[in-house]
Amino acid sequence: MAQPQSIFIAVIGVGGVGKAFVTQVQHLQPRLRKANPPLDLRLILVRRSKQQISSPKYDNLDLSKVLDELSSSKDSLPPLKESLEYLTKAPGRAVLVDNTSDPELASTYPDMLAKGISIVTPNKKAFSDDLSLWQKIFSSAANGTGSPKSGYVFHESTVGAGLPVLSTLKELVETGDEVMKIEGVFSGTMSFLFNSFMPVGGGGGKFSAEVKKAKELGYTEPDPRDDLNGLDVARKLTILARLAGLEVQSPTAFLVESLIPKELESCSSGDEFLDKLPGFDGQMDELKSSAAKEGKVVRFVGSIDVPSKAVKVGLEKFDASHPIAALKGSDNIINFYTKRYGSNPLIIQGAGAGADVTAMGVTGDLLKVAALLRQN
Ligand SMILES: NC(=O)C1=CN([C@@H]2O[C@H](COP(=O)(O)OP(=O)(O)OC[C@H]3O[C@@H](n4cnc5c(N)ncnc54)[C@H](OP(=O)(O)O)[C@@H]3O)[C@@H](O)[C@H]2O)C=CC1
Ligand SMILES: N[C@@H](CC=O)C(=O)O
Ligand code: NA
Repeated sequence: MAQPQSIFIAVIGVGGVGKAFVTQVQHLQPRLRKANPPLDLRLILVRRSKQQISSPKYDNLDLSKVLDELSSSKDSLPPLKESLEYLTKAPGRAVLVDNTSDPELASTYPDMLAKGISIVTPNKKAFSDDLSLWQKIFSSAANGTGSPKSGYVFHESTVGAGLPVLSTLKELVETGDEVMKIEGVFSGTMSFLFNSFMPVGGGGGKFSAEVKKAKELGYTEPDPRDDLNGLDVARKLTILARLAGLEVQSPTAFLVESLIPKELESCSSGDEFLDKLPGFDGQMDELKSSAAKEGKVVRFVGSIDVPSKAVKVGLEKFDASHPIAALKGSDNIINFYTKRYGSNPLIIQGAGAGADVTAMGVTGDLLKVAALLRQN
């Protein structure tokens, strides 16, 4: 049997998604080592906000122990720059897996890609902040216009978690279809909130209690205000619009409806916000009863109209029979209207948040990168 090719992996962020990712890689490793040709996905660094473990000689960290060791580590955290340098010195091709929502880490992607490090990530920041960062990333990446020696970048889980949303859109565009409109439900948190607070047929819990549940279930952003202010959906639409060919400057370049009550805009932390939110359940109950009087339910949706370059994020009312009204749990639904598909859109539907399904998108991207790295 041929010697396995080693791909060196640094994981930054081991919260809900990061932990699930490490577990998925742990289960994959034995099968990949026996594959033909064999592949050694070697985890050499794991970092969270206050701790880090790395392997001094670039040996594989023991994945069955590394998360416990990381939590109990008393070593001081080296600067991020040092950890990234360590990765660039790995004795083979290396991948940075960013499972944080940190904009600072996201800003290092162009430099890391140019140094030959590939990136896989569910972190939306790099792809939805200012357009100039997006342009730098794809002009540095080997799967953009960068050098063939550069790293590859994949970010499937930035939209619709593990659902194949970005790969589908890229394929539509690359095969010459013309995307006219993309619309649907793009937030697992918002889907869960409205499906459980305002289900078809009546009933449902208090809005603030459902927000707490969404956080406990791992659907929300680290700070749930980033979901409720509409910005998470705006970021996803920015990514989709850019892939569809629109030069959207930033996720605040279009109108985004926020569900944060005015009085809570000044809360200094997510915890303070969650503590005060029950005081505003009455406002959401009013929204529910006014829609119910028309025989409708309210859902949080988004759309991109490509020819007119119009991007919209906010609440809309739907008849009970509408597919968006009938979604369950954290499901997303994404409708692609294109020239080829005509008036019957290509539809992708399923869980749009949660650790395991999001990690699946990240692990899938890692396998795509590994396959590309093996070819050169
Ligand atoms: N949860 C979901 O359903 C989905 C999540 N995503 C994206 O995945 C990413 C991770 O989400 P999730 O796992 O839910 O979030 P969590 O809050 O559970 O985990 C975030 C992790 O990142 C670490 N972290 C934060 N800042 C830094 C930093 N500066 N340096 C090193 N580590 C850092 C945290 O460290 P510590 O452990 O010390 O706190 C934690 O381990 C986010 O970008 C999110 O938008 C995308 C699609 C769906
Ligand atoms: N907070 C996000 C997580 C996935 O992107 C959501 O609820 O959709
Ligand atoms: Na996806």
